[in-house]
Amino acid sequence: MRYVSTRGAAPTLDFRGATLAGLASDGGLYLPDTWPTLSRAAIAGLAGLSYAETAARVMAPFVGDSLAEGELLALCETAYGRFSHAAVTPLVQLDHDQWLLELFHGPTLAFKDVALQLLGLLFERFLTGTDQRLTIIGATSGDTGSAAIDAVAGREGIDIFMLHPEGRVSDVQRRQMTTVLSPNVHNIAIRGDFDTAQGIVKAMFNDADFSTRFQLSAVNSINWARLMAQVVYYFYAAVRLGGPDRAIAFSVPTGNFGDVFAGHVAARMGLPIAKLIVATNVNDIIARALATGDYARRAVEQTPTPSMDIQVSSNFERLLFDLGARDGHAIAAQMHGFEGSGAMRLTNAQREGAAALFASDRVDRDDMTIAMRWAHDQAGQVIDPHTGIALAAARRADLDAPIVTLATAHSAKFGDTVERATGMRPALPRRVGDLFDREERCDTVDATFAAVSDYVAARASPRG
Ligand SMILES: Cc1ncc(COP(=O)(O)O)c(C=O)c1O
Ligand SMILES: N[C@@H](CCOP(=O)(O)O)C(=O)O
Repeated sequence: MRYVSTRGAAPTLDFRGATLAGLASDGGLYLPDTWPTLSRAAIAGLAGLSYAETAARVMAPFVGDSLAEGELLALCETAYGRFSHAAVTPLVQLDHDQWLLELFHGPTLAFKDVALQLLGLLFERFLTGTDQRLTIIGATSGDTGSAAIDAVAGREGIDIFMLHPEGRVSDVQRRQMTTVLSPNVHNIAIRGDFDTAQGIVKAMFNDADFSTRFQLSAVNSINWARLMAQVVYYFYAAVRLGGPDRAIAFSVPTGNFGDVFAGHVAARMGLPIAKLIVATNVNDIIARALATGDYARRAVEQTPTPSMDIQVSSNFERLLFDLGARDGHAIAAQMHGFEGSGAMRLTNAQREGAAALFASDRVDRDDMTIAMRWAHDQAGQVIDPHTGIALAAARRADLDAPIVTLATAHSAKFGDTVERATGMRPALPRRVGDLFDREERCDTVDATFAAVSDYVAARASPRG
């Protein structure tokens, strides 16, 4: 399997190369050059497999010969062995046709663990026997940061620098990052929002000298391996609800468009999906783009769903590329236009292609609260606010199919909002330990490329 950049000008790479590179050198994102497909029989054959076995089957075509036979399964067994539920991503029934897919049973209580536990092992595997070091640069609105730090803390040959917007993540999210005191972990609170942090990270990758000198790599969903691992749970859930013989819909709380793009990949691979509901909070750039064709940036509003307070959704570029005849030069022009003016228009092919699979819904705070209350009072489930956004969209969607809402975080990560909605305060699971008693380590830095790159350069190990 070869990987191509959405902007058409970077060299094609194999899976190992794309995983270590993160972002393509032309500023684009890597995608497989063709979509592998699973036959209906192969999909049906996933039904009796464990999560790790399903993962190895679904991901094998993407990995190709970057790993030896049997290695992928062994890595999946190690990664998913750290989850606290035997099913890894269990399904819970809410009512007749509404389901929750619980993605928060990993070490840091959010769906990011599903991909990042594996990515940490892939980095280690690909560095073993080489003299390469990696400097991981990431931006987080709360959950990617802790999951990535957990996945690489203490690993040989890796330094991680994680930017989060100061004061805009929950206390649990912040502490899950800042209380990890391993010497290879560097937490940076920036005086700005998530989009600014993500922009600085991309600028560091696009600085060829800096990127080469420190051998930058990514843990955000700009890294293809992140998305690949997230494709698995669409298959895992669908076959347990009757797939591939009936099509299932998924409602996905959306920010950076990574999780829902993984659903698009599952559909491309042959999984019958009735609809992917893109559920946003009031930071609704994607919902507007899908409804009107105008992808136009607005100021970020702070909400009780901080992980979705995003206006520049990195992975939307992957969708536009895939629906736009995979014309890298056209996407580069479209994206440069957006980067310059903050707005762009989708082509007819992109709009029509998106409408065939995606529906979108913007959910405000009141409707999110009603959904959280309904889950608690009527279905006995305490859900986090991000899940509440997607459940609200799922409950008002007019679809003739079972709808699976992706439950992306544990409710205890957002205790205040959950308590306001349901009247009960969820307890932190024992596996996160004494989070509120631990020492924190974090530096605050101005939200500029110069300030952050100086900070990193002073601490990272340059290539030997
Ligand atoms: C809890 C939670 N839900 C939803 C999202 C949005 O997912 P994505 O950025 O893949 O669209 C995030 C952040 O990524 C998150 O942390
Ligand atoms: N909501 C995310 C933002 C980064 O998204 P990613 O999926 O691209 O890593 C977070 O929790 O950090």
